[in-house]
Amino acid sequence: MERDLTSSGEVRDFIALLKPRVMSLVVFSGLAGLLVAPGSIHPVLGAVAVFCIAVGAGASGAINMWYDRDIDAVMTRTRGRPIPMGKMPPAEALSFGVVLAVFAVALMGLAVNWAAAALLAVATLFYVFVYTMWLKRRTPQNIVIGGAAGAFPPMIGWTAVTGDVTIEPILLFALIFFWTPPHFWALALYRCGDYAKAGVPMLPVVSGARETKKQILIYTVLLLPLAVAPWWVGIAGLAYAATAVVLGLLFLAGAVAVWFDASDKAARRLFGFSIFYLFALFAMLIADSNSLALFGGVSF
Ligand code: HEM
Ligand SMILES: CC(C)=CCC/C(C)=C/CC/C(C)=C/COP(=O)(O)OP(=O)(O)O
Repeated sequence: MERDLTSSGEVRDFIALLKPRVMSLVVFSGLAGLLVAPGSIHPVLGAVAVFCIAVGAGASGAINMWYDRDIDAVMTRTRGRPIPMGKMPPAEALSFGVVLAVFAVALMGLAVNWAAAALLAVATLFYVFVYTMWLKRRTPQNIVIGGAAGAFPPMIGWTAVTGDVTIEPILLFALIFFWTPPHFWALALYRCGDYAKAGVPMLPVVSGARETKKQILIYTVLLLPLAVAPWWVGIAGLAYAATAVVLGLLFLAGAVAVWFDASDKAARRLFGFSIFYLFALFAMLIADSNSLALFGGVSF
């Protein structure tokens, strides 16, 4: 039965706007930044900081779904979302996202510190304006440049504890920055038809599968030394470094498999592995960080 488009969305529709599954990894990487940072933060304030990262990321997801409602309605993967399904009036999704974004930044500033709040604001604005509204529909480099938005959370977590940005959080930023292209292009390889139908110039649509596979290989190679860097700058131990090498080689093996695979089976596997890779790497970073004895940067 058709819903009345003037009626409000239900709770589950508001939750869907927050892209909760993507948010889980965003939050985990933010938590990792917070836990490995030197210094201390009261656990309640640490929880508030992570909450603000979650709400900020969710808010930008909601604004993204408002702006992209036309292409989301065309693509098979996204047409079940609340706005294209007619379960949520677009203006309501936009207001929800804007209110949550302002709330998250203000709470971070008032309760934690304004440096972390500023970074959260930059990440949100970057995802909404630079990625969603500017680059996504214009260039196949959209996710390379725009992907920077998703690389902010560990830096925000770190800054929540220390109040400033040093080389270590910049390295964590770089790690996610170089992880994002193989993560996304693996998916884009097997969703290429969707993007072509919606007129979104993702790399496989514009340059073809071979070029995309080559770019996946390049970024996966660059990611390997970057993933070891937290050990090199002293925020993680040898167990972390060994895990980063093993995971990196597995990622590379997956990228090589994609290169030789004419079907999309290896690309689907690589996309799934990319998510496992980042969860496992950050879990190991937390477990093997030098400050774990103090329960990370958290102290009572
Ligand atoms: C510009 C950067 C990025 C793009 C374009 C991108 C794109 C995507 C897309 C299209 C999906 C599939 C979602 C679906 O099936 O509806 C996805 C899934 C996912 N992404 Fe990303 N992503 C990016 C960055 C990130 C970052 C930075 C993280 C976290 C650190 C992340 C975490 C995830 C997770 C956990 C999933 C799986 C969600 C699920 O199980 O449905 N992504 N991503
Ligand atoms: C802390 C903070 C504000 C972080 C926000 C950054 C963030 C959530 C990054 C993840 C990027 C992401 C989910 C892109 C999806 O691309 P898309 O929007 O093209 O995917 P779609 O086709 O599924 O909508």
